[in-house]
Amino acid sequence: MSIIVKNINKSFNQVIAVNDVSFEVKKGELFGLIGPDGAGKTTIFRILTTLLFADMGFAKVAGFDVIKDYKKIRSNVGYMPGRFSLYQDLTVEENLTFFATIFGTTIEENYDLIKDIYIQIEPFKNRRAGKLSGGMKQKLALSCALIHKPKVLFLDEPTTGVDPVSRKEFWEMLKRLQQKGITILVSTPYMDEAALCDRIALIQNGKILQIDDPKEIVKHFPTTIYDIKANNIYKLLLALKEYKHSYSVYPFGEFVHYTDKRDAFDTKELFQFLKDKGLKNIIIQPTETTIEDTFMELAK
Ligand SMILES: Nc1ncnc2c1ncn2[C@@H]1O[C@H](COP(=O)(O)OP(=O)(O)OP(=O)(O)O)[C@@H](O)[C@H]1O
Repeated sequence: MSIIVKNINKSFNQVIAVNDVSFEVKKGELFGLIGPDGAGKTTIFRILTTLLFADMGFAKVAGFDVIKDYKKIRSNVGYMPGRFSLYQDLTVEENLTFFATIFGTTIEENYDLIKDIYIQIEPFKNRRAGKLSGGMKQKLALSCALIHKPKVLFLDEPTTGVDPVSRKEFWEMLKRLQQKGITILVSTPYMDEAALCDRIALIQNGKILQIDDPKEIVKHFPTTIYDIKANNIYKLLLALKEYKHSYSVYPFGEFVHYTDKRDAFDTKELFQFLKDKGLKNIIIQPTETTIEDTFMELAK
């Protein structure tokens, strides 16, 4: 195992940030911590990268104990915090040289590992980091986190505030790093990114709700979800919540996602109910379960 987390707890005054969290990440695995803001993701990262002590529990990274062997962990892991750790007044090249130097290495020595990523920002190597776009900052921060060839890479919300094209490229880069044997723990609030991980832990209010392969997580959803649409989405939401058989109702893109309390559910009856409420252009159709649906169900 590359990462072992056992019954970790951490509170800040009255706030329980991490509540009895346990999980394991295999060597070379791409593991995602998926949850909304404030779920406790950053606190877990800070404990695993030895920047914060847990109140209780035990954790090991790359075979080292986060308390006893903290120095070894620091040289064996790469950490890309949510707010990029770049020096805004240093250029792209100076930032990378700085990170290489503090780890006692050089850009040349480990260039192979970062080449794919760094090549895209190399044309701007004399530009100050503060003047880079979000996507470029992200690539530089990742290069800096990789420059000492870490065994385990921690990426805290690496795609927040990054455009969709850069987000896609970023995940492709992670897959390539994984093929090089690096274990990756990544957090994201974007449910669509969860599907790109080997396994995920859904987390809310400091507690893990479920851990599994993303495909398995959606398979366990207990019932069929319906996409519902009508001419007035607000009225539709109110009407569905009022419907006596409704189990869950929440907006989902251009649709409302609806599940019914009954096993056998007659859509015609619901259609009539919505029509009687004055709604028009009503569409009711079964849809595929997403990780977001599963999260909503588990978080209920
Ligand atoms: N140093 C701190 N002092 C007080 N409370 C804190 C501290 N760090 C985190 N918290 C609280 O702990 C909870 C978990 O925060 P954490 O940053 O770990 O969540 P997160 O899932 O990373 O979300 P975000 O993306 O918003 O950072 C939140 O309620 C947060 O306000």
